[in-house]
Amino acid sequence: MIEIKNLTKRFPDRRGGTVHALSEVDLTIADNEFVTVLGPSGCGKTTLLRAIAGLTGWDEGGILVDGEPVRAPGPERAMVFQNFALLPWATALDNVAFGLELRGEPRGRRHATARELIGLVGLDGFEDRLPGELSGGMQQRVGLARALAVQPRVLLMDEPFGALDEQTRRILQEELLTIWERRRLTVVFITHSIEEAVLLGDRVVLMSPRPGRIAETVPVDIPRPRSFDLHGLGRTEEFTTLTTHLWERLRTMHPDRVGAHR
Ligand SMILES: Nc1ncnc2c1ncn2[C@@H]1O[C@H](COP(=O)(O)OP(=O)(O)OP(=O)(O)O)[C@@H](O)[C@H]1O
Repeated sequence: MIEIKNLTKRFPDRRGGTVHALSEVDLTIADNEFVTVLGPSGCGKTTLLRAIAGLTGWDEGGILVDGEPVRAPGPERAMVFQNFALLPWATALDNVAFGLELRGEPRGRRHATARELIGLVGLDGFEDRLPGELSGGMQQRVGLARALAVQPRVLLMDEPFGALDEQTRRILQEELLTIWERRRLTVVFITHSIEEAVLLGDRVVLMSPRPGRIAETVPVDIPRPRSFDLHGLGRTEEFTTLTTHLWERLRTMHPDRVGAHR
């Protein structure tokens, strides 16, 4: 379980002022839950994810993962980044094995684990390719396999499919759900796509403009396994009601909304 309590985070800006990124964020995420996070640009979504990962500190409040306070990154929490963040000089296999190498696992064992995960994400035969020799979708498969290699209980995903084309994105969404259902992980998934948030999540957490707060938590009661045929699921009443509601909320928060600057 992830318990975020009263989390407040400010950054110094370059003019000597302060950017208030998060304000009194309270959020509890159950084991094996898939939570998607939506919110206007700059509302603190990445800051929240990085705080859970232990990559950034905060000013007030706290975060517990399975009752333990988060103070630093740990192997039970793994990140997947929008820009893949792979080591460009290392093969797909070595990228996947990287976390295990840091942990001091012997070469044979870490390569065996990495090969299994390369298979899980559908990259058999591409083990020796460098990231630059792989498509964006394939690079993100490597990013996902690398995150899974350390056997995390929590997967923290920062717009992981944001840089991919629509078709690749759909395929990876579907595969991510299959992996999540098989491995029973807790997932916190940031996205800018309302459809993606509803398609994937058990709950959509909607954040308000900066300073980011939880504006609303919307349960998604669409049964699983979910159909990825948007002509099917996308036209159901539940899906349309949820996406319409979320869009209405986001539209009123958008800084470019007509009248927003008055
Ligand atoms: N290291 C930093 N130093 C100063 N300001 C920062 C830093 N990191 C983030 N910020 C500021 O904090 C605010 C929240 O940023 P964050 O990246 O968390 O938002 P976001 O919701 O993920 O944005 P987006 O949707 O555009 O990715 C922004 O105003 C950002 O400029």
